[in-house]
Amino acid sequence: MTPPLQQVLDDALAGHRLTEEEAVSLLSARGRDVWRIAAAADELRERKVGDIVTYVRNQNINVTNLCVNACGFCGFSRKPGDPDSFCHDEAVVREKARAARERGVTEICTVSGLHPAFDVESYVNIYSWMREEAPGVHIHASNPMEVAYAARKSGISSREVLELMREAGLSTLCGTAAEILVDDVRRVICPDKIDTATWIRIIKEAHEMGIRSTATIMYGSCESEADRARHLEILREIQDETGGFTEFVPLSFVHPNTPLYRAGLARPGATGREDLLLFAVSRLFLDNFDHIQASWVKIGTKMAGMALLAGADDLGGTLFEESISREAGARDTDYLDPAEMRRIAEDLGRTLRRRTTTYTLLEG
Ligand SMILES: C[S@@+](CC[C@H](N)C(=O)[O-])C[C@H]1O[C@@H](n2cnc3c(N)ncnc32)[C@H](O)[C@@H]1O
Ligand SMILES: Nc1c(NC[C@H](O)[C@H](O)[C@H](O)CO)[nH]c(=O)[nH]c1=O
Ligand SMILES: N[C@@H](Cc1ccc(O)cc1)C(=O)O
Ligand code: SF4
Repeated sequence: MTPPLQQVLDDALAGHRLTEEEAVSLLSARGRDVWRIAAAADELRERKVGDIVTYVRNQNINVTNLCVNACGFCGFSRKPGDPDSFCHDEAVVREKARAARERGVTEICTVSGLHPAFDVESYVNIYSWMREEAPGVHIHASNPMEVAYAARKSGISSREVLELMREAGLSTLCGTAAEILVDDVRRVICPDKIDTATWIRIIKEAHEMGIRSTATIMYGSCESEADRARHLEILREIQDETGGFTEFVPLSFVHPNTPLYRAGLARPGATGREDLLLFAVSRLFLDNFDHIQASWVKIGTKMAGMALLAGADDLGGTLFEESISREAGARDTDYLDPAEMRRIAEDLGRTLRRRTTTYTLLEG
């Protein structure tokens, strides 16, 4: 039996860990309780990170949309022969990395489809080209799915893949491909993807090698509140063990152009209530994470501002180029001007500061 709401919130604010059962209860809240939960999360955010809202000046580069998988929530991937399939060659990757450096980014974020011809050498080449053209720019790339794919294609271990990627220039790993870390849900939304245990194994391997990562959840398709709570529990346990997560990045399901939604197997994305509660309960539950990102690409700038009032403290990156959310049906996904980010932060009474990928604050 879950204690009354105010008791749960008071306990969380007093430093007691929320149980998974309590997280389910909070994620299911309706009416004014939603604001009570958001207010408690906002108070905890203020205690933990103060009134600074951060962002990173980064360049997103999707090298290819060709993919051997067919995740139901993905509008981005293409198959060989599709008229709009692409795979940038060395010259284009180098040119994009040069442009990123000239823009003064501190990070290049690169994730792509699982190209049929890619092996570990492909990823090594991509990161080497980027490092050569943008020396000193942090490369935030790949994820457990891509690492597992490269390992299988090259017949080596995931640990060896991570080592080769790091030698080539990878600095931190994306915590994507987590989706929902419940295999019954994965069998519906991403049946070709690595299972929960494999995602956990590879993210821990990275952390144990000193390669930090983000953590994500892709919510709002067909999972339950209990699945969301289970996902948060898994991330909290990994963080207890490794301390390797730099931030938590909730990714709200962008539904319009996705196979799952078109087949009637997914809801039309999370509601605003669900978005707000996901951020707030994440802040209350993930007591060993400092940063929670409101990804403007997924939820839009207005909802991102509201998420900053419900536990979030970061607005993600400038990106300059984005395809994954756009192909799924989101609009205006390429770039968010820091001036607009500043307007959002100051409208809330907060201060905008630029950060590095690993959350060192920067001047200017
Ligand atoms: C597009 S994939 C690229 C990397 C790699 N192919 C993979 O799937 O792990 C990166 C992440 O984008 C997110 N994503 C893809 N489609 C999305 C959608 N329609 N809505 C929200 N997030 C999405 C998923 O969390 C996925 O792990
Ligand atoms: N590349 C995309 C991201 N990246 C997440 C952040 O922008 C940043 O890379 C991370 O916080 C590390 O500093 N987020 C999206 O929603 N969409 C992208 O394409
Ligand atoms: N590439 C992911 C977003 C992302 C990238 C890197 C991260 O560390 C976290 C999230 C998407 O488009 O949805
Ligand atoms: S989410 Fe990633 S693995 Fe899945 S289909 Fe899209 S690009 Fe491929």
